Amino acid sequence: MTAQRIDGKAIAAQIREQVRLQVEQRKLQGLRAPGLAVILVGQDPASQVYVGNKRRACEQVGFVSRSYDLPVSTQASELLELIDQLNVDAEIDGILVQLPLPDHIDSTQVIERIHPDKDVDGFHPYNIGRLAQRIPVLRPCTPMGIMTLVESTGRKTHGLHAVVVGASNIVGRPMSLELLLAGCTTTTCHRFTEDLAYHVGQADLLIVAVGKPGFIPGEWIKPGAIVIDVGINRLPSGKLTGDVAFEAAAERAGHITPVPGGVGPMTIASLLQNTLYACEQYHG
Ligand SMILES: NC(=O)C1=CN([C@@H]2O[C@H](COP(=O)(O)OP(=O)(O)OC[C@H]3O[C@@H](n4cnc5c(N)ncnc54)[C@H](OP(=O)(O)O)[C@@H]3O)[C@@H](O)[C@H]2O)C=CC1
Ligand SMILES: Nc1nc(=O)c2c([nH]1)NC[C@@H]1CN(c3ccc(C(=O)N[C@@H](CCC(=O)O)C(=O)O)cc3)C=[N+]21
Ligand SMILES: [Mg+2]
Repeated sequence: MTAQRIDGKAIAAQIREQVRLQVEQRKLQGLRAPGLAVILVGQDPASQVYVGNKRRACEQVGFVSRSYDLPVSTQASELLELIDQLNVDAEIDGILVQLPLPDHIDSTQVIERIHPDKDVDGFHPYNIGRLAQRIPVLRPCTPMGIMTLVESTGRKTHGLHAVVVGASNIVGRPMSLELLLAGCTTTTCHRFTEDLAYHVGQADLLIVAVGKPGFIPGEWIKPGAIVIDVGINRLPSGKLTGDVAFEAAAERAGHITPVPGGVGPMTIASLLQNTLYACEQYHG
């Protein structure tokens, strides 16, 4: 058996097209375009690539894209002041501060400063709390995009045993909340989990977000499982690879996402959906 590939790149392109058409409709009705402000502090090359992709995606769907590239020496107070300005800027519906931030800036304080109605990353405790209470509004982009990929398989989620490996605030934890909301029996694994192989072997739906190349051997996968690989690891060769040993896993899984071309493009598609949502629901 060989798994069906889940084509995140193609699904993300469809979503971007839907968003583009909705923006076009707004403009025909005389309404303003949604606006996203993307803030990058410092010059980390990977962050520069991601931020560039986000800004380009905004322009392609007709959003107003506002770029702030700040030096690594930026003080927390300066960043907070910029956020305060953007919180009351009528042209801006979404504010994204690219993570990680330099060590001298407390990212929790920064995230909490963004008005929840402009928190298109879905990282603010208000938005996470809404998701935890089954009344989601702005949802974290990567888990949201993954739910779209899971839907695309046509498999029902109710009653599936979902296993999430990784429990970070931006991926693993909100992922587990999304899966609970979708009716999965949900296990969350992390650094202190004992017998990870056992838990992974139980998964009808496996989501891996650890950040270690080939961390999950293919032999661990339950036959027929849906496997979603969030990991983005750059090999010395320059090639990108995921957290799952892809070739071996694809021989057992029912469906599997590639890296690149799986979850990554969906994160950006979800960001566009969230920005349009914030514009329409909160800012007219
Ligand atoms: N495709 C996309 O759109 C995105 C991809 N990514 C990628 O996903 C990966 C994870 O990102 P992120 O969540 O931010 O990373 P973090 O480093 O913040 O979190 C990693 C998680 O993995 C857990 N972990 C580490 N070692 C083990 C282990 N030996 N066994 C079990 N769990 C372990 C950690 O556990 P503990 O909590 O106990 O420390 C932590 O919860 C990275 O490769 C990142 O580049 C991230 C965001 C978006
Ligand atoms: N505030 C904030 N919000 C984020 O959403 C956020 C962040 N900070 N910090 C970093 C992580 C990582 N992340 C990715 C987004 C797209 C791809 C992506 O497009 N990946 C392509 C490949 C891109 C490439 O070639 O490098 C793919 O997988 O096919 C990857 C990773 C968002 N993150
Ligand atoms: Mg995001």
